[in-house]
Amino acid sequence: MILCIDILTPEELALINAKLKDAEFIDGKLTAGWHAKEVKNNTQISGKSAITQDLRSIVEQALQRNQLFQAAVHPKAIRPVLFSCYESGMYYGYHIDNALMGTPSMRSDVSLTLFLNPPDTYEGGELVIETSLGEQAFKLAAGSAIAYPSTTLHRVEVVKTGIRLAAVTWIQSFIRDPGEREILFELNTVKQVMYEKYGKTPEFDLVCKSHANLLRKWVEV
Ligand SMILES: O=C(O)CCC(=O)C(=O)O
Ligand SMILES: [Fe+2]
Repeated sequence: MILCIDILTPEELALINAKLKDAEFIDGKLTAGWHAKEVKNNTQISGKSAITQDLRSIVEQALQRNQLFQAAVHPKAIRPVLFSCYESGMYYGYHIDNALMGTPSMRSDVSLTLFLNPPDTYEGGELVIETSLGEQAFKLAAGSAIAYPSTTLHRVEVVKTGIRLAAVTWIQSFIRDPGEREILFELNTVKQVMYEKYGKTPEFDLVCKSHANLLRKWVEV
């Protein structure tokens, strides 16, 4: 399942962009796996910089409070967010994200890109994901994120003019299997809608039971 979610408030977005203006960006190859290095051509803020800590906590809090993100992704662990900048001519070619990240290692189940500047201020820079229906390209509004399975090949189209600012991270889910995550997400959506329309009916209770019991069956704790 590929899902686009509004994450940041206008205030958070403005704060992030103000902080990014003072940030120093370094070569993005430093955080890429050995084969992704070959096709990664962007810049990132160093994880050690003081600005990074402030920026990370804004994004992490926004992800924690977002009900749609929580219901779709079931996050168990989230990697420290990386802030990247693609200037004109920069790109990230096709690659697969590392399955294991960090120490102690976590598994990457879901990859997430949060777009930080308006799409009409740069040409190119789409996130292109290879899906069973062919390539799908995404270039979202500032403050919106796309969450997609880490099992997919994906790339960032060359930026032709302007700059592309984004935050990226990876999530280990309590639900490892993307198909199971999708079923739980849909059942949860049905639960919400049924409750809003009809209240706590016996049918609603049955859907709650199926949702809770499937979660119990599939969850990894
Ligand atoms: O910036 C993006 O949209 C994706 C970046 C990416 O694929 C990565 O860092 O592994
Ligand atoms: Fe990637």
